[in-house]
Amino acid sequence: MNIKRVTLHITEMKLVFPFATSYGTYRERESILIEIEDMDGCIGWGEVVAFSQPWYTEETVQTSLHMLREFLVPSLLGRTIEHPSELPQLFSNVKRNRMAKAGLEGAVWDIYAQHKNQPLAAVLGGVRSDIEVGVVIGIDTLPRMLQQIERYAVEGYQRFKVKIKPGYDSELLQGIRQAFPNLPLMADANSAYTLQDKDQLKKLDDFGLMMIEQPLADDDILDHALLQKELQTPICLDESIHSLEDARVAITLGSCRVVNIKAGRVGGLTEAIRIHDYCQAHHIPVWCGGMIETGISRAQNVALAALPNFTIPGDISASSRHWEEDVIIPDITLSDGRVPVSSVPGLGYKVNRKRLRNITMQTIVLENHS
Ligand SMILES: O=C(O)CCC(=O)c1ccccc1C(=O)O
Ligand SMILES: [Mg+2]
Repeated sequence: MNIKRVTLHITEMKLVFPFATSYGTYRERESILIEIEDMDGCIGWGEVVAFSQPWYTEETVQTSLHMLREFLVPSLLGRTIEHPSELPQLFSNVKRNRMAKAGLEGAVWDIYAQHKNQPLAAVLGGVRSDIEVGVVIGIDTLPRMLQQIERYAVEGYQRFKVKIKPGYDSELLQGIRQAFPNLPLMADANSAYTLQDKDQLKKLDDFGLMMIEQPLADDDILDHALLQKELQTPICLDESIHSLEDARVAITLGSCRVVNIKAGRVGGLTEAIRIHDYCQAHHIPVWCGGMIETGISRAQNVALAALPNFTIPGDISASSRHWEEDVIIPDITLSDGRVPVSSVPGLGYKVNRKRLRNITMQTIVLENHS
């Protein structure tokens, strides 16, 4: 492969329903959709999942654009690549900025799989033909959250995650448990607690949660280990895991019993597979996280979740969970609570150019002139 052109589409889509976390509320989602073309005229798509604000990680849409334009895209253009797993090395002169790197790597994986005439899932090492999926319910009033759970249960979702925050946790979970005693339920705190909240977090053991996700700060790997010793509920780490090395430290210290893998957060699909393999060897189940992303990243998540150690339904909801109209054709849809893994070569979905035009705020074309 030799990439001759990279087009960055900066887009904005309105969510069908506001989505609140311990940090704040989303109504719109700004994204960078990456289109790359190689010398053979083959086109690949990737997505940078950074948000407009740096609350989840330090990256934003604007910092990612800067890294892509000034450093990452120039190091890729005109370079001959045998395999997408060469990209982390190619980008090693850029520290961190993992979501920017992952967006570009995703597009290269798409082209690679098309050249191999295989679905993305197959070249990643996937073994499933469909995946079980879960849904996330943002912070809202109890009646409205119950209503949403009811609706998504009817749509077929297999696992339910609710966002919690200090002051809105045990009472909320108690209310959900009263209405749905046997629901496969988990809670995500997005780093809103500290170890001083240990006694309150221990109360959450009463609700039979599948796990509690990222209760403490991203760099509190040691405190997560101290907390896990006192909790019956398994801890799942999200924001703390940026790399295989982070996973190794967390698992060795006993900071978590489950890992949420997001290709964007860990710098790309190559690192995501390495973390998956390490967790599998250490009997730590993984699941695929979500970033309120468009169908491009969503389709990539479906392919990744086809790997064998993705044994827990992830946050890979249907396109309709957040979007009135997605940018891919066909939409990601559920049938019997499962999403099929595409058997079409590459990412396996087409980009809807008309929809893309309607949501595009800015387009940046970068070419190899050498
Ligand atoms: O994509 C979704 O539907 C929601 C996934 C989610 O919970 C989430 C969304 C945005 C930022 C962080 C997270 C998270 O998993 O912590
Ligand atoms: Mg999370």
